[in-house]
Amino acid sequence: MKIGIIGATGWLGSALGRGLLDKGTAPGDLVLLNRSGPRADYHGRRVTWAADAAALAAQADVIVVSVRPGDWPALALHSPGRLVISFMAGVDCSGLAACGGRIVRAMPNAAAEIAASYSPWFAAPGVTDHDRQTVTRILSAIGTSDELTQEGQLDLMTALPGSGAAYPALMAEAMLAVARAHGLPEPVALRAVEAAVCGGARMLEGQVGRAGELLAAYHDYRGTTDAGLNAAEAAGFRDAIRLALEAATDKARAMARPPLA
Ligand SMILES: NC(=O)C1=CN([C@@H]2O[C@H](COP(=O)(O)OP(=O)(O)OC[C@H]3O[C@@H](n4cnc5c(N)ncnc54)[C@H](O)[C@@H]3O)[C@@H](O)[C@H]2O)C=CC1
Ligand SMILES: O=C(O)[C@@H]1CCC=N1
Repeated sequence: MKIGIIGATGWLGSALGRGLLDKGTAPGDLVLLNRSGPRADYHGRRVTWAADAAALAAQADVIVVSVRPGDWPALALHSPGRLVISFMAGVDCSGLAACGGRIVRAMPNAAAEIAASYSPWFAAPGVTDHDRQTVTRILSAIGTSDELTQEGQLDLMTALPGSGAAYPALMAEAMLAVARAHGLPEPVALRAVEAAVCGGARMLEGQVGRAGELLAAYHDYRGTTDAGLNAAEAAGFRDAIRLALEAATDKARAMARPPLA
């Protein structure tokens, strides 16, 4: 089975290409397209590069579209009979239908880089059981996935797992600002924030449903972290997160279904 990736050297497309090669896809089974042209070395392998979208569609059984949403219309992909997996935020199945393929929308995140993406996906009518197995196999190259039952759920998925490292990065920046304002030497500030953001997050891995219990354990000390958490709550920390996810979800929805002029 030949897998085509359009946007193969972009953030997600490159992560998928590397993941597939690392997990055993033969370089000859990848057909790639990007804007800047063929590369002799693609993650240490020689792969096939297509001249344009039509050439890629002619060679690939499955086509992953990983260009930015604004680049989709000009791509003018025509791929009847192909399974088309779109990574694009805010381009819905009706917007993808013009390509003529069997459509799946998947929402990976930047952790695809480290094969730790969670990539929920939705299949439009016409997608077969065999296609579903293919989608699961391809996405397993960059992490885990689940099939969603409603396309509308992808808007929240775009806002939530799709945000990848964005909110941890925001928290890290905010904490670094405090550490720097206290005059900590930079290496110490970096290690301190990494401990709080990355070390702390690692403790939640596989048990995020127990976050409330963990918070209760910290509150129970009635000590420093309790004081800090209470101040964060009073300043609207939860509301800030809720508003952020709502704004991003609304944006995904509006991109897919712009208001009529
Ligand atoms: N980066 C992220 O964390 C996430 C991105 N997405 C979605 O994935 C898609 C790709 O995002 P990124 O990889 O971050 O973008 P990116 O900007 O890193 O990569 C897009 C690639 O598409 C290429 N491209 C654009 N027009 C093309 C054309 N006509 N033919 C061939 N290649 C073309 C560009 O040269 C670029 O390499 C976007 O639609 C985005 O909404 C979804 C979830 C998370
Ligand atoms: O910010 C964006 O629009 C892309 C899609 C989801 C995550 N990143």
